[in-house]
Amino acid sequence: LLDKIKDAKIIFVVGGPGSGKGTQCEKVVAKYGYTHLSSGDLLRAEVASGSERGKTLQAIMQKGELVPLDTVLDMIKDAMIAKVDVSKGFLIDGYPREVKQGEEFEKKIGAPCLLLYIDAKGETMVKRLMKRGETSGRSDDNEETIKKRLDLYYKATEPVIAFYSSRGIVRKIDSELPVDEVFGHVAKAIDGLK
Ligand SMILES: Nc1ccn([C@@H]2O[C@H](COP(=O)(O)OP(=O)(O)OP(=O)(O)O)[C@@H](O)[C@H]2O)c(=O)n1
Ligand SMILES: Nc1nc2c(ncn2[C@@H]2O[C@H](COP(=O)(O)OP(=O)(O)O)[C@@H](O)[C@H]2O)c(=O)[nH]1
Ligand SMILES: [Mg+2]
Repeated sequence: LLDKIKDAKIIFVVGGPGSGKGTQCEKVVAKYGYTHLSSGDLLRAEVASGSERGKTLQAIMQKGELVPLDTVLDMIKDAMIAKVDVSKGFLIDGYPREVKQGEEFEKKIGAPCLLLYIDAKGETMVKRLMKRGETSGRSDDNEETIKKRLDLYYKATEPVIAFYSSRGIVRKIDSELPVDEVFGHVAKAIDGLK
């Protein structure tokens, strides 16, 4: 099974909270048929299940902190295995959050061929998340947790971009533009893959 995953394209989608990762991933799914795996969505599904593990996760996410690395990675791996027969590619959204997450992913699953770096200003991300919070029902879309998520993004996740830049697979996408223009740049980056 892991051999099969190695034949599929793996794309990391990285950017701050509210930068527009999920929005762009949906459009990639529609155009290219890739499988979208949002690490945050996988974690929220576990929380919704009401399991003991979900309760622990909920407390961590509510604080805007990172959940244990093995938990997220196992969830992503299981989800990839479940889809490997029907997938030409995987969009791994919201992962890696720290360099260590990326290193472990590569050890256990495989190497990404592209990292889409969805870039928006801090101020823009806060504005989008406050707006999303009006309807998302997400307990972490509140002012206090948003600030913590943003701080952690700059501290832990931006180094991920530097780490993969040295490998030449990072495409920086300006996400201040209207959604369809942003997608134009995303599509160009994907079309550039052989
Ligand atoms: N690889 C990951 C992904 C998510 N999380 C946890 O799950 C929360 C929500 O993740 P996600 O939905 O990806 O949140 P953001 O990227 O902050 O926001 P968005 O959903 O808007 O992309 C994070 O704050 C964090 O606690 C984590 O620990 N490790
Ligand atoms: N104006 C504008 N809003 C966007 C854009 N992309 C996403 N949004 C909005 O910003 C919020 C966060 O987007 P989402 O895709 O959930 O971001 P994520 O946190 O990175 O997954 C949502 O309410 C989107 O509707 C964009 O390119 N332009
Ligand atoms: Mg998202």
